[in-house]
Amino acid sequence: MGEPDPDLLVDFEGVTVRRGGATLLGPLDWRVELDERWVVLGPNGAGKTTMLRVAAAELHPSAGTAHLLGERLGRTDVFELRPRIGTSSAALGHRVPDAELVSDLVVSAGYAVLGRWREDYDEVDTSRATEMLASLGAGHLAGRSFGTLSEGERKRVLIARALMTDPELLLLDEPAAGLDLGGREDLVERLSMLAWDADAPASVLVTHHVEEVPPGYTHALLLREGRAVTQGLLEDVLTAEALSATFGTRIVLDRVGERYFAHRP
Ligand SMILES: Nc1ncnc2c1ncn2[C@@H]1O[C@H](COP(=O)(O)OP(=O)(O)OP(=O)(O)O)[C@@H](O)[C@H]1O
Repeated sequence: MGEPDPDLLVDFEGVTVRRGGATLLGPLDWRVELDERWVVLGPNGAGKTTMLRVAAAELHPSAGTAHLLGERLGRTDVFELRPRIGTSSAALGHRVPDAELVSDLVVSAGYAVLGRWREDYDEVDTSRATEMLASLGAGHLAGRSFGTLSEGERKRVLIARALMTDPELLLLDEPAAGLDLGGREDLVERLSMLAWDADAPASVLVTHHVEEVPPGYTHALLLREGRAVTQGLLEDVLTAEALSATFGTRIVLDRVGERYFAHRP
């Protein structure tokens, strides 16, 4: 076997996850390359979070092979792999103590712990944390405690935290869930700016809603019952037919500029 392709960040071949006799995911073939921004769409229970957990090196496939950043899951030290992958999810947010200072939460990401446990962070860490918060429009929140933030503010802070370690891959699980309309639009705009940024990592964003697809995202994977209904370039894949098949109901898809809106006929 030759050297792994450095541009191939995720390489799933026949990835399958089984629990107690049920197949939650797969078999799934999926590849993410450098500079790609993927959205993963599918109904409740389709296996999206399961798939993201494999991509985060948190879960090993029951069958098939998963390579992440050139390393094969099961044959590599996941503790070395995980800091290279930025993740943001509601589950992570729930584990943050209310009293945690936003700036500490972000700066501590480099040490892969929740909460500030080391008194002396390098100045470079602190200024990077400030920069990451500012890039998500959350610079003014640095001095607040996490428990006082709105849902939308929390999401932006957690994404800033995920970017802190300069990850090669960014995984976002339903980043806009629970946000009001203004909060959602604000987040979609921020994620879109990140998507257009050539220095930003490859990203995978899981959602139920096409309205949450940020402009600048390049690829889509539509999941149903653990299997890919279709995947590829966003423009080719995101169609009314594919969405109808994925969600099991007739869907009409409207496109306004680079935004998508779905509804029943
Ligand atoms: N440990 C487990 N044992 C058995 N079934 C599980 C387990 N974990 C998840 N499941 C089931 O696997 C399926 C896929 O779950 P997953 O969370 O990946 O879906 P999802 O697409 O992220 O759903 P949602 O949109 O509702 O978050 C669901 O039917 C879920 O009930």
